[in-house]
Amino acid sequence: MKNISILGSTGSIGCQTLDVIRNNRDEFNVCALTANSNIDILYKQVLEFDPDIVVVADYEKYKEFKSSIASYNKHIEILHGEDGLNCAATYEKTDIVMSALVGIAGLKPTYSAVEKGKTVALANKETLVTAGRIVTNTAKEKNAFIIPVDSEHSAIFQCIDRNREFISKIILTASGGPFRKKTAQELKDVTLSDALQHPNWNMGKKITIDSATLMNKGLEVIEARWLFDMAAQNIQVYIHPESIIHSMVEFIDGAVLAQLGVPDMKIPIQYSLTYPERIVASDSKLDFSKHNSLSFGEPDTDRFPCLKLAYDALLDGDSSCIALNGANEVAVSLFLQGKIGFTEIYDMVAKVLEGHSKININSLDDVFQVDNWSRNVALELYKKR
Ligand SMILES: NC(=O)C1=CN([C@@H]2O[C@H](COP(=O)(O)OP(=O)(O)OC[C@H]3O[C@@H](n4cnc5c(N)ncnc54)[C@H](OP(=O)(O)O)[C@@H]3O)[C@@H](O)[C@H]2O)C=CC1
Ligand SMILES: CC(=O)[C@@H](O)[C@H](O)COP(=O)(O)O
Ligand SMILES: [Mn+2]
Repeated sequence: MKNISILGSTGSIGCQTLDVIRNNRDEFNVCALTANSNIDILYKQVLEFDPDIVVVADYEKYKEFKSSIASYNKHIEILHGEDGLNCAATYEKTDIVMSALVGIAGLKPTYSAVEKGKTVALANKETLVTAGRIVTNTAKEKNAFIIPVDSEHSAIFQCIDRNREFISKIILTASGGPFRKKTAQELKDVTLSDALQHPNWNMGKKITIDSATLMNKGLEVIEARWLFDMAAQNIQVYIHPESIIHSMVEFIDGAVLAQLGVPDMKIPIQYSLTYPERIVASDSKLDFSKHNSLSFGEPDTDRFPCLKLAYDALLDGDSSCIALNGANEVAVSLFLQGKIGFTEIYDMVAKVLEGHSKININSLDDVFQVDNWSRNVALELYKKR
């Protein structure tokens, strides 16, 4: 029986992790759940999975939750804020921490889990985008094991299990998002509801918008750099609209391994929890009779310049990756609130990066210094527009 803490249990990855656990109750026990403000979903999860620790990050929602659960007759530790998240991430009993918060909010608790030497199933890509060097070095030092959950990185992880030293190239596949066929002019007029219609995956709002701008693929290039210790020039992106091949690895002898499957995050989530073993999953089987062609194309960075911004930031250094991420989080949030247009997401991130002066990144304090700077500049740009 493995004990699982889920950071972000009320989100898309969090809920699907609980689906996997629900289907395999004799394999997994839930020992900690965390949410930000979605306490109705959290309440139902607590009744069903009976964890030892529950965290509501938002203080007002925490107070509400605490009083609503008062009549529950089992002992649960109910915590809030950053300290609460760190507690769930480092809980003694936990075997695997599922890191499924969205954005840089995931960094501190994920880092705490790594520092404690935990096995971390990592969905929160922003952790590696903003602090990849620090987190992977600490993981080595503390013997923590990071298992990728992001579908592309899980695919690569599955392909390279025993062949790491022979890799020549990583090929990340990208669906191209809902606007793959739109012209640059048409992209100026797309709406929020259009952008939220991902062709293949049902995900949280932030990553869905990132997929539409192709920033998601840019963040994934940076994530791959740290997970697999690969230089940017050896990480390639191909548009693969079917999202059946989740990514590929080319080896020095020219052999290419790919991992395929239906686009269902429960597959990489389950693998991250059962690794190195596999267990049966009854749904989500690929029916080849329904897929008579798989296609590939080069990404168009003129229409989708966020991908190039991310490659440039990676080449530029750690500080630029943090600035890219902070500005993107602000821009996506403004777009989700209907305050800026779709193509303004790129404009804002590009302008923040133009004004960025690099600093050396040696600690999480340095990471948050650049993150704060980037967010403030992005918000100033919004106010002045
Ligand atoms: N969804 C997917 O299929 C995939 C997601 N990922 C990555 O996984 C991560 C999670 O994505 P996804 O599940 O889609 O995101 P969601 O927005 O669906 O869920 C985010 C979770 O984080 C919680 N949360 C948000 N902000 C805070 C905060 N400030 N403090 C504490 N908790 C917070 C939310 O709580 P509440 O609900 O209470 O607000 C929720 O539980 C992202 O990094 C994403 O890029 C990677 C591959 C696929
Ligand atoms: C499911 C997953 O891992 C997402 O990151 C997904 O890959 C997004 O699709 P895009 O390929 O459109 O970015
Ligand atoms: Mn992905």
